[in-house]
Amino acid sequence: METIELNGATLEQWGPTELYAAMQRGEVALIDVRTPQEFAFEHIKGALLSPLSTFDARTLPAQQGKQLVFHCGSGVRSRRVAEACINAGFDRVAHLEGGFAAWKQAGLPYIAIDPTTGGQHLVGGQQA
Ligand SMILES: O=S(=O)([O-])[S-]
Repeated sequence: METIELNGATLEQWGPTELYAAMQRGEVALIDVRTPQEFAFEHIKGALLSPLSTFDARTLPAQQGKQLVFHCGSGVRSRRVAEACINAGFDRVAHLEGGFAAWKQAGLPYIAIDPTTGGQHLVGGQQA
């Protein structure tokens, strides 16, 4: 994990494999900041939705027991959300570097909609 010091706070840039391992251990709450449409089409199992367009750092749960980790499509929006959290007074924030694209590239599992049935199914997961 790469860390960046930003305005006196620490921004952690997690890789997909370390994020997946931490999720398996129940150590993180993953927050997807993409749009509801993107989330509905495909998302990481267990991720919570909080789109950038309506994001408010004050509504987040306290990071007690679980590290909050933000993600988006490729890391741009989640970085903006992380910076908003730092501006709101968080001293440590984490996001998935490379976003969902990096997650898929790593072959990690995610939930997708089957366009022929509208049902959800698990994709990937060679490393699961
Ligand atoms: O999802 S993105 O904001 O990185 S394009």
